[in-house]
Amino acid sequence: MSRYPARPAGSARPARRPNRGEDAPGVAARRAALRLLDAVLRRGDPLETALHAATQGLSDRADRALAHAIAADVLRRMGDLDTLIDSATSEPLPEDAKARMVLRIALVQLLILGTPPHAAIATALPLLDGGPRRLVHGILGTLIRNEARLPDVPSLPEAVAARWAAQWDEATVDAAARSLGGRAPIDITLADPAQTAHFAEVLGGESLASGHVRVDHAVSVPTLAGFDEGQWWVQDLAASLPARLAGAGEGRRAIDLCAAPGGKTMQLATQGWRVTALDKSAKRLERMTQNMARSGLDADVVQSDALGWAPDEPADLILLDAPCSATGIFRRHPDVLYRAGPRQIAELAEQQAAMLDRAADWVVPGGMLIYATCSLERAEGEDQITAFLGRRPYFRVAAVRDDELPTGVVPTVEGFVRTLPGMLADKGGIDGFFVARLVRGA
Ligand SMILES: C[S@@+](CC[C@H](N)C(=O)[O-])C[C@H]1O[C@@H](n2cnc3c(N)ncnc32)[C@H](O)[C@@H]1O
Repeated sequence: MSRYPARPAGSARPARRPNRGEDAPGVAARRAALRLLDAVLRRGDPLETALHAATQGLSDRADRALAHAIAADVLRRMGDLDTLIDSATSEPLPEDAKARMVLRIALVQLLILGTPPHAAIATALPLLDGGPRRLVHGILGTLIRNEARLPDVPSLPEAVAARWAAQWDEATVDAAARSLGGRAPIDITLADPAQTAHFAEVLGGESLASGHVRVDHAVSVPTLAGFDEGQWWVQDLAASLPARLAGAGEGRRAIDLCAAPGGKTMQLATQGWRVTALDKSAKRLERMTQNMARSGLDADVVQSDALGWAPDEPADLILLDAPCSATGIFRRHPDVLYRAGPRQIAELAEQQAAMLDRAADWVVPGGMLIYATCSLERAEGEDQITAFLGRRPYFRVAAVRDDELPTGVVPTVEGFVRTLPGMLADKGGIDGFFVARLVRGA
């Protein structure tokens, strides 16, 4: 009798024996997942950035999606996967052992993606040679026989849980862990807020604010009504708040300092601002130009480093959506849980301070400086702005009001916006974000 459950009808089986040096069907996608995880965990690359190089050899779109899904789920559940792996060995495998990584890849398929056991094993073993192959086979057999399961609530990496507990509270850490187990919904920002009810109905979504519609994570975005016509774009509700807080532009001049791929520039343009959109990344600006063209919106686009550039004249609004640790978007990008440690956060905070100081000089008296980061770290939010106000006392906080925010999000006592895991939990949650709206004194 087979040691593993029978192969369900329709599941993949090699159609032919592969030639020497050639992967059996399905193995190439797992090999790509291995490369992706190596790029994130060993080199510290963002998962999305590593995707192109790691999946280059895969001609099939479904294989590329599978490699991405495996790698993302390993990153979401790595602590729990390791607990299972360690429960099945007398001697723990080294943290960076290839065998451990292959086990994580196979277990994610077995326990999350619903891959039949024989397929998960048959596509994992060719990633290894010799002794480790036998070891991995043995561990997987043990875990399958023991009907191993993942806990309902994922575990965050210990260092991240401790850092967030120190800055927020245990309830926030618990909410963050819970949110890792689900999939973040897709939020849409409408070019014309007057169309909110119409698009909520047509897209079968729910609106949590004027100009916003939330749809299920599984929808195929380009096929939805209004996408081709550029009547909306994808943007997390939290990410839409900074530009909303700028209000109507009435033809005034705004500089969006870190603008690509353009979500906030497009909002500002629809709100009547004349926008100069600057970013240092040519590739991201290309995406921005496509997004703007699809929506028929216009901005002066500048490719430059904000730390080396200066505008010809000051502006009524500077929006600084600064490069940050991105720890607030861990639900969609679980790689940030492993890439952003104290050193990276401190370096980014230094860069943000330098950008704030430059931007401060480009705001007309009475004008606004809006600072935002998709970070759950105070060093990149509250502490950053408190220090800035100490250096530039002629700026003051223009406190955000309740009625400027979606129901369920309230301003902090200082008048900032701080979104945290656990907010809007019954509606699908919201990314972690910080926004400060400052005004330059006369
Ligand atoms: C958080 S993203 C911006 C998202 C964008 N505001 C939006 O809403 O679509 C940060 C951006 O900062 C850009 N960036 C990082 N360092 C920069 C610098 N020194 N000068 C200009 N842009 C920079 C990155 O290329 C990236 O596009």
